[in-house]
Amino acid sequence: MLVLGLHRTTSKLTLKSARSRLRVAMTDTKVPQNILIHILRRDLRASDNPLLHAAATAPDGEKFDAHLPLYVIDASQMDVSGFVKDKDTANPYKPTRSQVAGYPRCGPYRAKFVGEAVWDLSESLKRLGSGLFVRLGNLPEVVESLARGLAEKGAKVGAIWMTSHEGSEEKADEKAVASLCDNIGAEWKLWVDEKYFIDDRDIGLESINQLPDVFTTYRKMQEPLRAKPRPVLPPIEKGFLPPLVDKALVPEQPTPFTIPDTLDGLVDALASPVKDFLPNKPDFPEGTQSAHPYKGGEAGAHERLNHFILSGAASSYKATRNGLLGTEFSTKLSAFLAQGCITARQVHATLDAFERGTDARFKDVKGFGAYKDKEDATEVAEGDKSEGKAKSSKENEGIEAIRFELLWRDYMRLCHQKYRNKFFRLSGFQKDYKEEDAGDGSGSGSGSGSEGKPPKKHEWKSPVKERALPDQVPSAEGVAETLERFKAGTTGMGLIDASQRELLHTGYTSNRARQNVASFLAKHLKIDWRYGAEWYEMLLVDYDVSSNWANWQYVSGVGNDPRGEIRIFNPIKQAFEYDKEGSYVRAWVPEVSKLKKLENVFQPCTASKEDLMEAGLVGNVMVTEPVLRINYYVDAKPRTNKRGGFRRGSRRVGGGRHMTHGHGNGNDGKTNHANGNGSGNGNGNVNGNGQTHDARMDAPVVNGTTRGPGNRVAHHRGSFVGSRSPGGGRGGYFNGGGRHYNGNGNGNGNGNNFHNNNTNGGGAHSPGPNGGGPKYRGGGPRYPFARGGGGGGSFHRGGHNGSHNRDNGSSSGSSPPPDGPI
Ligand SMILES: Cc1cc2nc3c(=O)[nH]c(=O)nc-3n(C[C@H](O)[C@H](O)[C@H](O)COP(=O)(O)OP(=O)(O)OC[C@H]3O[C@@H](n4cnc5c(N)ncnc54)[C@H](O)[C@@H]3O)c2cc1C
Repeated sequence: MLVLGLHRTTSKLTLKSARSRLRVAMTDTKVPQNILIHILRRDLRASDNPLLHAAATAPDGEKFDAHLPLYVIDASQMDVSGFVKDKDTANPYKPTRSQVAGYPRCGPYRAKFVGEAVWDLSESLKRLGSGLFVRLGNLPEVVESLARGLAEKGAKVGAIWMTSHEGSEEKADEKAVASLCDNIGAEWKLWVDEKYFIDDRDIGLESINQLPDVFTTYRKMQEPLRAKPRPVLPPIEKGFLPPLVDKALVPEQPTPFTIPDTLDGLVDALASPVKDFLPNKPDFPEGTQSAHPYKGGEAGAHERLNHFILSGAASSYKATRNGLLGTEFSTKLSAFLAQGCITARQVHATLDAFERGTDARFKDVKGFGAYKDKEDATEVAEGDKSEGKAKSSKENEGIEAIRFELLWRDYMRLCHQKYRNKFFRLSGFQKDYKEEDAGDGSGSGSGSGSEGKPPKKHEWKSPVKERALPDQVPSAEGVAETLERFKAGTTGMGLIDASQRELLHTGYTSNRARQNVASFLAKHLKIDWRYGAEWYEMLLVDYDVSSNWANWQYVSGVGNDPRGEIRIFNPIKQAFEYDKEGSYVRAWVPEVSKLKKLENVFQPCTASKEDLMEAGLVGNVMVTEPVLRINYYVDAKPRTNKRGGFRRGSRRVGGGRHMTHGHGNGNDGKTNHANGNGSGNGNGNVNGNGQTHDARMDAPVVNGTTRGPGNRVAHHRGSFVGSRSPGGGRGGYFNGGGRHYNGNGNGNGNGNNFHNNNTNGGGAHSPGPNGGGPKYRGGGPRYPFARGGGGGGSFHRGGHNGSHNRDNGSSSGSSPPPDGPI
């Protein structure tokens, strides 16, 4: 901003002289006197773009006499050294680095995608008889120098328009351009960002402070979702945009930079400086395919969307969205949406046209035309009951689920609007924790602990000495080493490593994998979660400031997850659930592909010496020094190697149809961070403490994750909150007293009870009352992974079984092997 301030002063002077020159030039009628500069940022599309639409449809007398669509490659967010013409000349811009970890802010995947999207927009605008100017630098400075250059040639800027975007830097740019407009006497207009599902003007909040902190509350305010998006704007016809400003009037890109005039040149200049972001990056595994092979741009976005419907994948999305491998399990629209290549309401409109049968392109796809508005459906039903067409008013489940996710995206952005820079704080956007607040009943969300206490103060490990905790184990150096392993995908935790390597190689990884990775870093390793968020910021092709930071906060327990700290993803259990054949981990971590047993693939340190030898893994760091070891039971047998030294827990299924795994961790009595886990399953919808809240549809199963006791005096802390889903209750939460030691046990219960079940856990003997309601069977098809809990966490240090649950539900108690060093 300092630079900008200086610039503004200079520009005022320059503009004065430019104005006097302008008076002379006024006689030349060819020089435009009412130019619209239209700054495009993350709205890289020609269709459904309100600014272009307004410019194209203005009544004749109000039309701008020239148009200057502008994209600025922002030197504060991207490495622009690739644009330096003469390689002996220095890049005047400092390298762009993230604040906490110092990673490049935009890595090669997004850089390439953005280059492609900019190119595509330029082509679209040309087709409309216009074009796009691409410049590089600091946005307000670039705009100012263009305005100055135009003025020097006798042209006048009549207005500058841009779309409002979230992010403090984006806001600062908006402010700076607004004040530039004041200086040059141009109209300033900041437009609502219309690439979201529900338009900001339709959400029904008087102020953003009224935004509920729980997504479900917000969703309910907005339902029915399909009725909410505004219609897409009509397409712009060729020749309707104001004429493109004459290139000769527009200042060139100042040295030492040149903007390439080919797509390959542009992509190369953007991506090549950041391609070596990790020394010794593992090789791309032979035969593995990227789940995100898409090119940026509006054309690609619509192609992808149409394909997703035509292949039938949109209709089955609800069942597949937790997939890990391949292109078809989810829409892969995120990167297009992030750059504004497509709007969420365009996505909605296309899906809606398929559902209603109004777009013949989809006529051969099952479900085409199956949706009717209620009134139409009733009419049809009355006229033709035999064909059961009344049912046709039902929404397509897959498409309903896509709408739901698009609303999440809206919500994350609104949270950003509400909490602004708290998004980037270690403590998140929750209320700051103060010791004296304990017990004041102001806990965040309904599920973050019983008795309304605020969440426990997070203690984050840091790789930086100055920021490390006084008693941090391991030391800052140790944490730094762990982070390197985390980044390279060599932690020894198969699902995490596969996801991290997929990200390294492609810039994409699925939502399910992201949740596990974030939870692993924040909740298992307890490392400052911002290192993960910044790593994602650099590498994700679909990085979006609101979605990324809000999701990281959510999963790390400092954001708006009502279950906050207690939601912990067990990456082994999750791998068993979502990578049933181990194909995902084998695809991205080829070293483990020769291991036969799944539990070994998911955690190679559990393999026998013979198997390790056969797989060529002896001495591999993932085996010799896994950053964490999680003991896990399959078929009632502990899946760990003998070194763990724990006795078996048992698994008894409490009726949950999908119950397959119990698991348990324990403590060897040596480390402070050992765990006692127990989990089990039962049936039912169980809600502890009478609190009901919606877990996300994709809420992870976090049964029995336990942090072991530091002392024996266990006290109930959390009780638990059950999922409201009919598929089963969630486990109880139990805190084992010691500062570092919690024991979790899952509550039990059959049926649709909302009973207070918080006495279970940790050697619990009392399952929740039986309910057995027919309506709420465990693991129902809708929420197949929701569970009624049954296990009790272990509170024993070393060598004992953890829990002994009786009756319904199961137990897998634990005895305590080391949970390994971090
Ligand atoms: C730790 C973490 C970081 C994330 N960072 C980003 C990010 O930087 N950019 C980003 O777009 N998404 C982010 N997500 C959300 C989600 O993982 C991706 O949107 C999704 O995986 C993209 O694939 P898709 O387009 O096939 O999604 P689909 O499953 O097909 O979903 C459809 C669309 O809904 C939206 N969406 C889905 N899930 C979410 C969600 N949890 N939050 C917000 N929007 C969602 C996306 O726009 C997505 O394209 C993050 C999630 C986690 C857990």
